[in-house]
Amino acid sequence: MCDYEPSGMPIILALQGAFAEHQTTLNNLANKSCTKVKSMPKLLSKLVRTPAELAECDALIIPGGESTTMALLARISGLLEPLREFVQRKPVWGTCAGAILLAESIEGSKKGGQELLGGMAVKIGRNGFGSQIDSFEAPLLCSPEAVALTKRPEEFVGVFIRAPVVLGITEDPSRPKIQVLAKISPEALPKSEDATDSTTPEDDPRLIVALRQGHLVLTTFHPELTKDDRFHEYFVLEVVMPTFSAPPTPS
Ligand SMILES: NC(=O)CC[C@H](N)C(=O)O
Repeated sequence: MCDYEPSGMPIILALQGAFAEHQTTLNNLANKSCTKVKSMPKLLSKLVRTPAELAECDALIIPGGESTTMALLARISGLLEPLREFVQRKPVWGTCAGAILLAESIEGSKKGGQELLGGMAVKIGRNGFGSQIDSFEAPLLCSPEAVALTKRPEEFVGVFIRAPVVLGITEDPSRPKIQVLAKISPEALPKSEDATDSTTPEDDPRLIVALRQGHLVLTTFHPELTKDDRFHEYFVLEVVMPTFSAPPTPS
């Protein structure tokens, strides 16, 4: 029996970037033998480009691409304010450029600044690992608390393309706690030229590549460009579904 009655569906912001790859991964996930996911095929494969389409959905994936362009297109399509409102209430997962948009503050924005959606108490640096030619793949260390991410024996290889980097996290007891979902190893970090000490402290925020704050998730890499769908499964099963099964809050 389906324990999930969606009024709409998680959909993928399709203004720019790698939205088609997210859609393919979600559709493949729906066809897998996971009963919980299978029981909600309505969940999958819708793209959103207008405020009316956004109003119909219960969760959203913001893909990687180019965050300045995406914000500009969102403004032009009348989606910027509806999106800002959406992220306050509903599950949203931002990948790469999408992660930049979910940050509350950023470094390295283009001249003239950059509009953000905000929502997550993090500071992000754009192109934190360098330019396009510095794109790389690296194995991730997934947090044991994120069961859906760790139950597979093979390591998850993250694809980083002009990836943003987490520069800081603001802990605020009045807001949902930030949960680190995955890190990279210190060797993957770019070395600064004036660094005298080459060791990276374990709590360096730049090692964090996936995190969750309540109903919001960000990954600085591109899980939709690998065959491994565990981050999609994590988002659907552990972030989106619980928001529907939760008892309504008394008014
Ligand atoms: N692959 C990506 O999504 C890159 C993001 C890009 N560096 C930006 O600022 O938007």
